[in-house]
This record gives sequence, structure tokens and C-alpha cells, in this order.
Amino acid sequence: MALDEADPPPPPSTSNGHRHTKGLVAEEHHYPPSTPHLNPHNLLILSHQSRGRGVYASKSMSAGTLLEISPVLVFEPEEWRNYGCKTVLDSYTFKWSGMGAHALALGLGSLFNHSPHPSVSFTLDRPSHSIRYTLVRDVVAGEELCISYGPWGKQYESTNGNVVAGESDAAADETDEEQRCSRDLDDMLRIGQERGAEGSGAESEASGSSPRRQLPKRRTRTRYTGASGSTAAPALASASASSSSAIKDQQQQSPASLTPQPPRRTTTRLTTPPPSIQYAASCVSSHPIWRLTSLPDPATIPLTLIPCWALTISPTSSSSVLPFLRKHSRVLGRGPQLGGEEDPLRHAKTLSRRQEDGGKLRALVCPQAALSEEEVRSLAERGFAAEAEVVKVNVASSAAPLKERAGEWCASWPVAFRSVQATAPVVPAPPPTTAAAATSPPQAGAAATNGSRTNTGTGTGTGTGSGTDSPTPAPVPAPSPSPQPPNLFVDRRADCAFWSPPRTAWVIRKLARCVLTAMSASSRGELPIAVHICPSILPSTTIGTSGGGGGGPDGSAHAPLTLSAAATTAAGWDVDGLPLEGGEAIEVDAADTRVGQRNPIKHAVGNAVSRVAEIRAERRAAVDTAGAIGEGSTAAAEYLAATSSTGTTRGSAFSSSGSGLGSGSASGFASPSASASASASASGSRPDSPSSAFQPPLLNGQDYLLTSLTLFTTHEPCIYCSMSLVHSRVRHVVLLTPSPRGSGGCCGSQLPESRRCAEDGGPYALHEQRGLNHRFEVWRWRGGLDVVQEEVRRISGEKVDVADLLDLAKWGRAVDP
Ligand SMILES: C[S@@+](CC[C@H](N)C(=O)[O-])C[C@H]1O[C@@H](n2cnc3c(N)ncnc32)[C@H](O)[C@@H]1O
Repeated sequence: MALDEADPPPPPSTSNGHRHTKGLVAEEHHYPPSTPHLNPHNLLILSHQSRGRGVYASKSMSAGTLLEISPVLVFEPEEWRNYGCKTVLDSYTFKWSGMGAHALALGLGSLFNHSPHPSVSFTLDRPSHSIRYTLVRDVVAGEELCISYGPWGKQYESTNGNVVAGESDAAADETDEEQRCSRDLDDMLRIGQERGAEGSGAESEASGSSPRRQLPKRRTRTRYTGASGSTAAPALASASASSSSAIKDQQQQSPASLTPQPPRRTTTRLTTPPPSIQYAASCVSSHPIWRLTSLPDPATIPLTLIPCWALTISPTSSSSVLPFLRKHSRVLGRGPQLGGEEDPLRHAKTLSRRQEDGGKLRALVCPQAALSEEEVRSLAERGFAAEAEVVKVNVASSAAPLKERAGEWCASWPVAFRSVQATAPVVPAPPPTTAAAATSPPQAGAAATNGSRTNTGTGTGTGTGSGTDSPTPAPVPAPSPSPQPPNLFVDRRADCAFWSPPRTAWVIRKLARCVLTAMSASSRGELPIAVHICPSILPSTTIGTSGGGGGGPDGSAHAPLTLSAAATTAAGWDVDGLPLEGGEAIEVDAADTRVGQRNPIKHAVGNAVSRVAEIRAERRAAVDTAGAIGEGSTAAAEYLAATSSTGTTRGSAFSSSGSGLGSGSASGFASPSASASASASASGSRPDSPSSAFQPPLLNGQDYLLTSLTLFTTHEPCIYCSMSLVHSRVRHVVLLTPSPRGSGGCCGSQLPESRRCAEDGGPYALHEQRGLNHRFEVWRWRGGLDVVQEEVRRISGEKVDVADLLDLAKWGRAVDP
């Protein structure tokens, strides 16, 4: 059924196949608030005799130019399998997830034809539901812009020597860029002429069903030089349908302005197809638990290129290159140390051999920004290679971020591959525990620092804990701090892999629990803001680096815990590393109490932190009286001792004296499973723990730390609460809804992109502030509120409209969670 304007489009389906029933808020979990879109370069859509429509350059453009950002329409796996793939869409869509979702690029994205030597690379940007198309080499006006379809495109590749779309200098043996350009122009001119002769003939051209026509005589090869002398084509500014005849008109009307030029030698070839297929296998797009970080994902980070000068030299001169570069490194803009931190080309290989150079080598000299072509030439003449020719090359501005993307990165100049794993420090593997092995986490790029420990940063998430029980109960001392490399990436595929269905269900349960606490608070006239704190199973950054196994069941980042299987189970973790229902050692539910207490700073986060301080104090008291622990409680004692020795840091100015205000009553919902947890919370330990008698904190301000704990929250914490979470060393925050007005401390995702760190990282993003001595990780649930709502119904039997419950707008504009 066709939709007319009166019919609003159906809400997009969620990643898990559910349709959103609520309005804006729910939809935001699926699509970003705004989708970027772009065609600033007036690319043309023209029809080719055999290829149908294609995308053409209307002017000369340099490598690295971002051509277009096409929003996409995603077909969920089932929809695609049952319907989409049986239609014409099958020739137009991109694999969008490993689960079978497909995406149709809107805008120009569906019109790029295939070439084995593409001029355009594309990147699937799943978070923004768009695909970005970028030039990988210089192009001239009239040239068809092609992508690679990967193996699927083989069917379009010429086996009989015929011209293929967007053919580049990889076929330089017989055709150079100039020929290609000329050919494309020919093709367009021909179509223009045919159009003129046949009126609407373009339709049959596009379908490819028209009989072959007599080709006009091939034009002589011509390059175009504008008045400035720089390479420029006749202006083809309009992207209208008449553009091909505009080209023809221009050529016919002003032949004098067209000056034949020698072939350029500046092009580079794309030897490896862009990483379309590799990343299509990722499940990132449908991933409901999303790490909020400004760090880029190496799988989607766009390739940027630095225009550089190189010299073509004879192989015998190659030994003089390095001394030459070293000698002139300053003037070449390559820093005092060639290859050192300040050298912008430190990741690039110095020499490259290209077929078209006929046995000569290319030596990379410097960024074009540093010196003019003349200066490079005269330097070379005075230096070592009078015969050297200066050529333009484009060099990726960084090392290849992933092995799979090395081809894309090295297409124009060979660069190093930066192993994500290689930059992660080696963390001595602790004797693994069952839980540790099972929770052996994907490496996070973003992350937590705890005291002197900094995060490991850039691992790939391939933790390899062995999964056997440690027979040794003694805690292993924390590895000594080692210099940490900077965080460069977040590995979203590893994150995806971590979130197995049981782990995802765990998150849903915890969020549902927050909602229940918020419901309870709301019924008391409080703001419906609530949090839940428990030990973490989330990916850690200080443990479980490649091959590093993992921490203890509570995942302490200070020191890996080593617990026997019995202790692990007693601490509330099952053999898969998942917490037993209601069995976590620390569980706190807390709601906002600012209304009831007439105190504007009684936010849920603060209340929860206070409650944890009480519990920790009680636990410490229990350890102090360990002699009183009976035979049957060895495992619990072991756990308590372990958490006590690793989980607290003393001497903070934060006071626990005000702890517990309003928080004890926060978990007032009636649910059998939840009340078991709540009772554990109230007593500060598991129900069977020996420490049932509450002991007040022995020292002021020593027990507030949330080290190793995860905080779930109905709302993104405000800036004040985010800062208190920094102070209390929380390890992870999982939030259900972003703060209204983008004013929160962790996310700010509702603000325009230009005002955010990146992606979901907010302008405040306190969890990532490098100046602070602790960083925590923030995750956002984006699997839809309806999923959480269903879990609430399952737990409590109550049907609640979660979006409506959590909508703070009803409480006034200035309310911050
Ligand atoms: C994504 S669409 C590209 C736009 C298409 N040309 C059009 O007019 O709609 C893919 C289809 O274009 C055609 N195509 C793409 N690249 C081609 C090539 N190099 N040679 C011939 N046909 C090609 C094939 O029919 C293919 O199924």
C-alpha cells in the first residue's frame, strides 16, 4: 500500500523485531535524532548504455573528499529473507548485519556502479544509519564514480578487454586515468546525443534493455585546464538531468579553453576493495547495548588522506633516501625525528614500487602542505637525485586500524597496520576463575582508570580466559602499573560479541528493576528516577586483555580476584559468569528523594552511593570479625576478604555519615525475586551471610567507593551525579534514557552532532574527561523501552507505560536526573 502524506510512516522496527509503539523517545533508540545527509559536490546521475544509471563527477575532486552521506532504510533479517531479497532491491542493498539485515542506501548511495578499480570507498555508519562515500583518488569532471561490490561485482568485470566502469590506472598497462576520463565523457556524450535524438530514450538505456547502438567516433584524449592552470573541468555545476548535454555544450562552445595536458602521474590505485563485506558481518547495527564513547570504531572510522609529494627514483638511489629525509626532516614538516611522534607520516612506508613507474621506486618525501612542488624538486636536485621526478601521492593519515582495512588504507600508499592488540599492555594473567573466564571481556577502547591504574585501551576483545577453576584461593597481587598507550579505538564488534542473549537479558532485568523502583518512588510523589547497583559482568578494560583472562566475579579492576568455584557461587555468580538471580553480593536499589526530603540534591545516584557505603562498612566489620565466621561459610568469608582487600580505597573526603537517607525504602516493589535481592541489600550481604548485624562505618568517608560495581539507571545521570560517580569510582553505568535537553553528564546525545565529542559522547561526557583521575564506562540501552516494559510486566505483573513513567518533561523543564 502506498503511503500518502496523511499517513505517517509506520514506526521503525526495533533491532529485535518489535515495533515501537511509543512516539519519539522510543524511536530515538533506533534511529539517531537526525541523520546526516550530503551531496555538496553536485554529483551527477547519468545513464550509461550498459551500466544504467551511475554517479559522475561534475568537477575535479581530490582524494579524501567526502562525497555523500546516504541515509539508509534497514530491512530486518526476516523481512529481507521473506520479501526484500525476492525483489529488485536485491541488486541495491548492502549487507547491514551478520544477522541478515540489509540496508537500502537512499540519496545517491544506491546508484554507484561497480568497478574493480573503484574511485570511491564507502563506510557503513550504523549508529547514524547512513553510509559515507569517500574518494580514494583524485578524479576529474565527467568521470564515473564507482565503488567495489566485492566478489559480487565480478560478474560486471570485463573478461574480454571491454571497458569496465570507473576503470582506473590499475589497468594502467593499457589505459591511464586520462583515457578513462575521456571514455566516460564519451559515454556520456553518446548518451546525451542519443537522448537528444530519441527523447525519453534514457529509460530504456537505464534498464539496459536497449539494443546496442552505433558508437560515435571516440574523441581525442583531452584534459582540461582552467584559467588558473590547475586541473579543472568545464563547469558542470548543475546536477540536473540535462547535465550530459551540458558537457557536450561546453565542449562545443568553448574549445579554446580546453588545453591538452600531459597525462598526470599523480593517481594512485585502489588495489584492495573497501571493507564493505567484512564489516557487513558485524552485528553492530542491531546491537541493543551501546557503549557511549567519543572514541572511534576502527571498523567504521573514515579514511582520511594527506596529499603528499613523492619522488620517482632509480632503485640505486634508494639508499640515499633515508639520509636525505633525515637531514631535511624539519623543513619537510616531518618533525625533528623522522618516524617519531611528531612526524605526520611516521606510519607510512618510505618506498613504494608501482607498476606504472617502469622499474623505478617512489620515495615518500613530505606533505604537500610543507613544501611546494618546486621546492621539493630543487631540494632533490641539490640532494641526491637530480633525475628524480616529483609526483603527488595520497597517504592515509594514520596507520590502518584493522587488518581487514589495510587494503583500503594502503590503496594509495603503503602504510603500517596498527594492531589494536599490539598496543594493549600485557597484563599478567591471573589464575582464572569460572566467572572470570566466562566474563573474559571484549576489550574496551574507552575506559576506566582506577587510581594509578589506567585503562588498557585498544584491545580487540578476544579475551581468552581458560574457564578452569583456580585451586588457589589466595588473591593475586595487582600487576604493577605499566605505561599505557593512549586509547584510540573502541571495538564495537567485540562489544557485540560480548553481549550474548543471557547477558542482554541480565541488563534488561536490571533496567526493569530500576523502572520498578521508579514506579514505587513515583507512587510516593517522588520523581520517577531510580538506580540499581550491583557487581559487574560488563567488559573490563583493566582485565581480560588479550589472553589476560579476567578478574574476579565482581571484576575488580584493582586486583583480579581469585576465588574457588565454591566462593564464586557463594558470591552470586553461576558457572557461566552470570550472576545468580538475586544472589549478588551487593545490590542496592535507590530512588530520587528530593521531593520527600525537600532537598534538591537528593538524587537517586547519591542515595545509592550512600547505601553502598553502609553496606561496605558492614562488610568490613564482618571481615574484622572473621573469627566469628563459622565452618560452613568459608566461601563467603573468602569472598568478603577478597572484596575487602581489593575493593576499597581509603582516605577520601567523601563522607558516608549521611548515608542511607531515603534509600533504604527505595526498593519497595513487590516481586518475589526482587524482594530477595532487596533483602540482601538491606542487610548488606547475601541472606545466608554471617554478617547480618549492621555495623556503622568505622571511619568517616572510607566506604563510599563503587569500585567494581555497575550502576543501572532509568535516566542519564546529571552532571552533578556523574561527577559523584567519578569520585566514587564506579566502574560502569548503564542508562535507559538520555537526559532531557541533552543536559546530562554522560551522553548529551540529543545535542547536535557538532556540539558533541563524537557519536554518543556528549559535550559533558564526564566519564571520558582525561583530566580526571578516574574514568568509567557508560552504556546505553537502545533496544527499545517496550522490551524493558515487558520485563517489568513479567516481574511485577504490572503493566506500565515506561516511556510515560520516565518522561521528566511532565515534572517541569528544569528537572535533571
Ligand atoms: C546498485 S545498482 C547501480 C545503479 C544502477 N546502475 C541503476 O541504474 O539503478 C546495481 C546495478 O547496476 C548495474 N551495474 C552496476 N555496476 C555495473 C557494471 N560495472 N557493469 C554493468 N552493470 C553494472 C547492475 O545492473 C547492478 O545490478
